[in-house]
Amino acid sequence: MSSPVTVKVRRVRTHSEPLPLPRYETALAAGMDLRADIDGELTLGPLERAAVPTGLALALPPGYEAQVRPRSGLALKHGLTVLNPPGTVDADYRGEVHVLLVNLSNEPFILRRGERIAQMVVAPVTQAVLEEVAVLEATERGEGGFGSTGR
Ligand SMILES: O=c1ccn([C@H]2C[C@H](O)[C@@H](COP(=O)(O)OP(=O)(O)OP(=O)(O)O)O2)c(=O)[nH]1
Repeated sequence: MSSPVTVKVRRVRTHSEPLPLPRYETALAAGMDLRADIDGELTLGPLERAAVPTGLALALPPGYEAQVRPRSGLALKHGLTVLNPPGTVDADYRGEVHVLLVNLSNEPFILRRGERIAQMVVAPVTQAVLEEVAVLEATERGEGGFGSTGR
């Protein structure tokens, strides 16, 4: 595992009962859980979606992103998942991180303040320089894809 990077975090609003900051729940966990910074409850009906605030704004170091990913337990037990997985938090984004949650079950899901709704994985990114060419190098695969090697 590479050495940890420092990510600055700012709470975007004050609350009489602040939520704990995200943390790694186990020694080698890849993600830190994000909590719903909502007042009271939010009900997501079947197929409903919402941008759920986390109460946090980040300053990721250049060369890193934060990915917002589903929690498997919520997905399996309640059909609650992230609509745009993985959500991308850019290193230059200073707004509040939101989780785009969708309820893919047939039952309403009642979300409560402080509930852990997603996980955030901080990962290195590489920016590419696009070089336009007329012809690309030939390969064994060529244009085969989308199941060309079999099921
Ligand atoms: O799940 C997400 C995805 C994005 N964002 C924030 C951080 C990210 O840096 C910004 C823009 O995200 P993205 O590039 O995915 O959105 P866009 O629809 O392309 O909007 P924009 O034109 O603002 O880039 O929104 C979140 O808080 N949660």
